[in-house]
Amino acid sequence: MAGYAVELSGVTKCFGDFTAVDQLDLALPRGGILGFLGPNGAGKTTTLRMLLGIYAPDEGSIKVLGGKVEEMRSRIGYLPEERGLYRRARADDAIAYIASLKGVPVREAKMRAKGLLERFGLGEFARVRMEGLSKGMSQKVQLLAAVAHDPDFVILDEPFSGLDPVNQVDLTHFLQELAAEGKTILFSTHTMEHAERLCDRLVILAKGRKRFEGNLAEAQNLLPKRAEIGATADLSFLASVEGVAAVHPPKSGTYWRIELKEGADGRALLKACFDAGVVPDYFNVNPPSLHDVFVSVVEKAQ
Ligand SMILES: Nc1ncnc2c1ncn2[C@@H]1O[C@H](COP(=O)(O)OP(=O)(O)OP(=O)(O)O)[C@@H](O)[C@H]1O
Repeated sequence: MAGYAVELSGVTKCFGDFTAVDQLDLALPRGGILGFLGPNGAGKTTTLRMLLGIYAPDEGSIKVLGGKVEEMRSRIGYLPEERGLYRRARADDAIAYIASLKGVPVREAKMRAKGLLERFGLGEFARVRMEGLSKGMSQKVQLLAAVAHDPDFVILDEPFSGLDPVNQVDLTHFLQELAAEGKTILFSTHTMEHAERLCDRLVILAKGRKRFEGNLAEAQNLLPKRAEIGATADLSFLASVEGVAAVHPPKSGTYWRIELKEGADGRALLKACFDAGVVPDYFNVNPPSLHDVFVSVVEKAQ
């Protein structure tokens, strides 16, 4: 679908003297999974709340799905950072209630709630009160409540936190299914592996400002590649090869780690090994992890 899910222009939000979001420009396309990354206090939740109309910006303009925030509320689903559906409500009623607030007729909302609980393995808990569910289960129920009205745009504030690895996999599949249906998913996370695996586009915020926006490959291009070479020989001589920034001997085992300079692709390493009569039993050149990119981007913002 053409157009933008989110358009922010010069958006600033202050709390007293403190600027939580500072002149933020964003243009996030519709469709796919967008990751919102940043250290604690970067301004992620504040920005998400502005997209939902919970906070008004002090400066700048915001468009969601091409229109004003207040006109788009029924087309947006939201999982807030602070979880908590009514504790005494039964799981199916809790989901149906939120869907009905977003305009779904009550009978239809109840059917959807049951269907969603079945689909996500919680059918047998449909009539259990929220207070009787485990933390992970109640989080899943709240997530289902956020999407039961079939929104076009789903905003999830740290949806993976508190979920065990199996439920994290379930959530991954769930987000991929929503994206395959053509929805736009925007989620914040501190877990780089989730962002790396799931996101079509990434935004890194730090101190209220955008520090990076692009896809994973573009993020990885911010740092040089590194090579791993498996050999029992001493490979210290690789330090003098062109394009090598640093050579780290194995901490244990036989894997040497070689940091390359910007633009170097590592082929010179292999040649240097053969020229020295060393035949590596393992050779790999990797882009940097999103974790390393994130740390580097955030450190630069300090
Ligand atoms: N209602 C508020 N009143 C005062 N300060 C606030 C308020 N909400 C957020 N802040 C401040 O704004 C900054 C950004 O907070 P925000 O919650 O947006 O960060 P975040 O990136 O979501 O962080 P985290 O990863 O820790 O959830 C923080 O310094 C926070 O203390």
